[in-house]
Amino acid sequence: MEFGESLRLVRSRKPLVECITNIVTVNDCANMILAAGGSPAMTMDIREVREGVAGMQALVCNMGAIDYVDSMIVAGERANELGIPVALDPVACGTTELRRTQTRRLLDCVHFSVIRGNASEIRFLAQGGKTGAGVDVKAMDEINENNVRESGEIVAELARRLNTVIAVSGKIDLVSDGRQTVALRNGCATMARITGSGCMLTSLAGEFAGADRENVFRATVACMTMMGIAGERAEEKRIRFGTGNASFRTYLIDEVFNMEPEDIDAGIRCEYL
Ligand SMILES: Nc1ncnc2c1ncn2[C@@H]1O[C@H](COP(=O)(O)OP(=O)(O)O)[C@@H](O)[C@H]1O
Ligand SMILES: Cc1ncsc1CCOP(=O)(O)O
Ligand SMILES: [Mg+2]
Repeated sequence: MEFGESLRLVRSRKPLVECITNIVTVNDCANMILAAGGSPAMTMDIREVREGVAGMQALVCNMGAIDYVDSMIVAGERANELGIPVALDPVACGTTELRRTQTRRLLDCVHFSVIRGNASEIRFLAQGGKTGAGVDVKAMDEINENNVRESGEIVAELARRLNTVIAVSGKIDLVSDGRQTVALRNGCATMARITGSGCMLTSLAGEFAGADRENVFRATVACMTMMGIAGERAEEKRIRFGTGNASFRTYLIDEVFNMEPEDIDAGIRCEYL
């Protein structure tokens, strides 16, 4: 499969992406959507999201904005009626009772085309229980070379149950639509040392699904790979210039801005499980 095609579609279709997202990383998410080629609207007020989402090509719901779940439900239900893809970032969904309850409520009301989270967040969706440490992955949940196949099966089962594409990020990323599952090995460790790399990635997942809605699996693999390659290139620059995580964050967005569709298929490290 040629994954660069999804980026080509983003660049030509320039999807409008509505994001209901957290105040920590909102500006980075908006700039990342612009870097890829689409156009963001970070609007959250429950009085306008039903009307607003109708003119968009994708909706992104980020549970970092836990106080806006009602807006996500109103916007998500309308997006579902109109066939507009909806992406979910289940930020810290297993960590507190409020988050566990609100996540279940959101999943009951809205169908998501793609759900992208770290391994602790996805483990909560798959198995319940209390998971995660704040917004970061818990070491015991991380996907590694020893558990990658077993994790792939859990993720595929979750994708079938929720009828969606599931993307787990980390050192090894997994993407599954329930029929096909891949492990992706791009990226670098510095990506976990800035806040927002996950939120930006889910924003891209919404954007790519909006541009390539007939093939959300391809769209998701494409944006996960693009993010990973951008991370590798940003890390080269960071080391060359002797800078730190603040510059890395800027380089990461720059590298997506400069990414060509061919770069994705040339740089992808993908294994079908
Ligand atoms: N150790 C790592 N090696 C390579 N890529 C990583 C690593 N940790 C995180 N990433 C990448 O960083 C991005 C954000 O993932 P992650 O840190 O899991 O999300 P979150 O910020 O939601 O916890 C993804 O593109 C992921 O592949
Ligand atoms: C730090 C923080 N606190 C609440 S939301 C948020 C952002 C989390 O972003 P990411 O999961 O992309 O690092
Ligand atoms: Mg996150």
